[in-house]
Amino acid sequence: MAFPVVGLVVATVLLVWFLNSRRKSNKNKNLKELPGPTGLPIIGNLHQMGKHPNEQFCKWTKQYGDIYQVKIGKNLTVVVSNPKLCKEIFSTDPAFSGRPKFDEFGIYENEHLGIINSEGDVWEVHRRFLLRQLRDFGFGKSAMETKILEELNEVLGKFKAQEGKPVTRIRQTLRLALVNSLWTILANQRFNHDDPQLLKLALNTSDTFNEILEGGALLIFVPWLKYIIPEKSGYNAVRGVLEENKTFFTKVVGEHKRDLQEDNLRDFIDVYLAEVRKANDDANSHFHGTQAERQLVATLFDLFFAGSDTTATTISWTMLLLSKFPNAQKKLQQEVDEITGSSRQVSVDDRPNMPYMNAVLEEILRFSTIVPDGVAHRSMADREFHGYHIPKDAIIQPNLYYIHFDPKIWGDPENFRPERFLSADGKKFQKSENLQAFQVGRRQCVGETLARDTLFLYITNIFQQFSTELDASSKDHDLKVEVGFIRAPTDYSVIMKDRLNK
Ligand code: HEM
Repeated sequence: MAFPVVGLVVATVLLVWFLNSRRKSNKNKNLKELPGPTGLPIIGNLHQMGKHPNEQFCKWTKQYGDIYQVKIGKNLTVVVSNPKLCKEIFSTDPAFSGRPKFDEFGIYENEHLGIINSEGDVWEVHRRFLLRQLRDFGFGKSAMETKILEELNEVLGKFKAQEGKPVTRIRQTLRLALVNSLWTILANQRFNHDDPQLLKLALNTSDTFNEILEGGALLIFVPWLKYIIPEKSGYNAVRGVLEENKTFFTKVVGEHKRDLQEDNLRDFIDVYLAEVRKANDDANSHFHGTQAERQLVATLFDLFFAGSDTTATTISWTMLLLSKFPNAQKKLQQEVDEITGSSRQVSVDDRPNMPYMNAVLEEILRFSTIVPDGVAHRSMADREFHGYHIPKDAIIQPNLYYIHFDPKIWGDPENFRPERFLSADGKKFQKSENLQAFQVGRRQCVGETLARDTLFLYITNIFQQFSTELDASSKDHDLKVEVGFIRAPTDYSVIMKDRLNK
């Protein structure tokens, strides 16, 4: 008797769910519904995602086309796998520039502060302010170049000390150096590379996030797991590192507040706090009071992490790829030697004269695609896009990996071939709109200029000074990756030979 009753209840629930989802998706009768795989009640297509969601997204692109929808837990996600459509959706309509509200992952739980997680006026005002200040304190300035070179020279010294022996853990070494050059702009402070505080902040946080996301990001899509299995779902680990970060950044902001001198603004934190002082009597200002200070803490966290692991992983890819493809390494060294000889280090001013290096950098950004699923946006209103209905709160996710490896665009995407970014005679660098490593449009990476300058300086100066080859233990590295939020190469080691002081 029990079985038919349970069956009836289940059937009724399914029917209600089905009718409800039809009703919701057909809210606007004139618009088409995006194609996509049929999911199950409650979990949607979550069970089909596996450990590496991007692989499944790519399979669905082949099946359903350049834009389709999929339901991941409670989230309707629109996946866009075409560069022109990405440009259009992220550039034109401001409604598509929101961020999904992943409450558990903010430095202040359930709040959406900082740059990466905020939206609307708060985001616009702070993004504009950040861009202006970073330009004044760093981007495109020789002071910034000096700071980058200082850290880089420490890294080169470490490589030199290991000359002839296998150099391992390259990504970690780079992460520490890159956190430091950022931290001097933000807080006018520098850590020793073996400072335990730095190691804890720089390495633990990214590693924890990557581990959670490598596990299929279940906590993002089924957040109520935190109440049932807080340990296993990764909730405790995520909140643990976020709380540590919050404590550290809050302490640094407190110290800056104590020492603030408005006629001697030392760094980004000082400039921000001076703005907060100015807004003291203006309760309507986005820089008013303690809420603005919390916004500052969240922004520092965003920059610390968005800025260091991304750049470090890209350089780590470079050292692997140029060791694996020695012809490209030799061509790059020839170009560097022609421009600078061995008498001076390469400077950002040399960039326009180095077409091959520019092509190498674009090809590395394409081939590594360190953020394969991009950073998702949220539709802040019901919208039409190419005749399709995109409901409010839909997540818009660019499939950068598919875009960067689409044979229709690149011909031979699996080959590492910097020449694809050169003119036919090989003399001129040619940019491509199909390369979207920093995404495009209203929320495009604010650190792109800094990242490109840093990558240029690291890659050219490392290969000016050293030749690298894969160590015997890594000879057969097949470019396998660890997939978390960041797509990094699996561990490898290289042998470095000093070219300048043989
Ligand atoms: C190779 C290096 C880097 C890559 C590939 C990269 C990639 C990205 C991508 C794909 C986005 C998402 C854009 C969007 O949502 O439309 C993004 C956003 C962002 N990036 Fe980067 N990034 C890099 C370096 C940096 C650096 C050095 C910084 C900081 C100094 C930085 C700070 C940010 C911030 C704050 C955002 C959020 C922008 C917003 O929401 O308005 N990134 N980045």
